[in-house]
Amino acid sequence: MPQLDEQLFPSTPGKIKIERAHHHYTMNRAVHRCFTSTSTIFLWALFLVALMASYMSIQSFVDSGSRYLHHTTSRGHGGIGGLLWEKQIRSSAQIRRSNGISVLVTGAAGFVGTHVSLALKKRGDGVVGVDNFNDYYDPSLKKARRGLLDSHNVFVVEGDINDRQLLAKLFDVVAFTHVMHLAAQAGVRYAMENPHSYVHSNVAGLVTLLEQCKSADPQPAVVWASSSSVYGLNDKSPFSESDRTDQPASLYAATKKAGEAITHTYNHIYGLSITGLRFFTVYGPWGRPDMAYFSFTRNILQGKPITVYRGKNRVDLARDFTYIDDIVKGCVASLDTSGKSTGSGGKKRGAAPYRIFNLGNTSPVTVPTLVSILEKNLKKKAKKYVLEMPGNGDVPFTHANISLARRKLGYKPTTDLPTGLRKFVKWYLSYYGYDQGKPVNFK
Ligand SMILES: O=C(O)[C@H]1O[C@H](OP(=O)(O)OP(=O)(O)OC[C@H]2O[C@@H](n3ccc(=O)[nH]c3=O)[C@H](O)[C@@H]2O)[C@H](O)[C@@H](O)[C@H]1O
Repeated sequence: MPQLDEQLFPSTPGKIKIERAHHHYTMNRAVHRCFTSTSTIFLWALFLVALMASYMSIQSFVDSGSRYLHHTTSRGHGGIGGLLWEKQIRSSAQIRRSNGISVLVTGAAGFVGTHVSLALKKRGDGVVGVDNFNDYYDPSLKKARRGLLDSHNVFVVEGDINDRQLLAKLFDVVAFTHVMHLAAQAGVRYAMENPHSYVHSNVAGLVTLLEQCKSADPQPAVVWASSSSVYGLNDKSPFSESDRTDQPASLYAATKKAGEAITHTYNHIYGLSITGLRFFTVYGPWGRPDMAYFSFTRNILQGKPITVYRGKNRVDLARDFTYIDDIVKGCVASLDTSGKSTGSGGKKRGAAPYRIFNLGNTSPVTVPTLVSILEKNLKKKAKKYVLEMPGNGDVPFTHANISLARRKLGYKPTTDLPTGLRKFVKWYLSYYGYDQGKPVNFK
């Protein structure tokens, strides 16, 4: 399949300049030889028009910035808004199946964002990504994910969801039917280190995005990532969507809970169709290096110690770890069943769906068991330090009741933790270039 680059760019910028010089030279000679003949005047008028058109397209190329020089399209590099940029957006958003949808995926270079974007693109939907490529964790992994998306003709704009002009421009170019909002400041414990980043992305960024969605005409349906952490100190198990969520244990959880309240107001006032998905500790290939299964793998392979937290009274912590492919199915089913937003021109025209679903695995596994599965896959013992869980936002356990998602979305997770971790470890070893336990090519 031809790459997007081949489809959109005639050649290299250098080559374009040579052609341009050649046009000038040819024209001068031609003017001397033929300008007296009236039939050739007409031909040359046509030629001049073509020349001007080619000059203008070269200008737009220069204005748009060059993907050959820097693989970024941020406004700082002069990329966003040019004709070429618009062409890339349109091509990426093109729907290639009947009844397909066009989706703006925020956080597209993130873990879940990459997988969902690929799944949508593969079945023929239009997908445009946006991601700010921040350095919360190694941005080279985000860039590698973008490489993967690129190779499937998914274009990712480098920009922040707080950038109003950028969002307005994107909706100018494409009438998105859906927004899959996955951009967020993730991580439970990091909220104590950098609280403002949570407010910036999960609250301010969300509002900026919803403002854009509310004014768009037509309004898109919005599906977005909430979190299992909203259950906080809830001790009723398994967690159902109707359980209490007013006792968050971390600022991360509080901002996700705030997101549920904020999206509700946009549904109520402006008629936006909203689906919030409470993800339960998602893991898998191309995952997030800040999460336990990922950092444990890295440390075990490097012979470094890992810290295993334990709850009160020496009770092991447990998580309802959920494999990425199951989460992707839940996300896609949510888009497909979202129902329409009803507003237009910033005004509500009727009631629109407001839904919240748990997307979990329904079988919690303790952290020590997670470690022993990794040890088996890596054929190496971990150096474990067991530590009483510090008061850093963690909750003792999570366990999803998924009956609602099963009923409304047909959601049915099929990957257990040993199977999913086997796939993760396989990916990890090949991505980081391990050869018989030794890293050969750290990226
Ligand atoms: O479901 C969610 O909504 C969240 O899931 C994820 O949070 P968590 O469930 O906390 O996952 P993760 O960090 O992998 O820790 C897993 C376990 O390992 C324990 N843990 C962790 C680190 C460590 O060094 N030691 C340790 O014992 C730790 O105490 C915990 O018991 C996402 O990161 C978050 O963004 C959000 O999406």
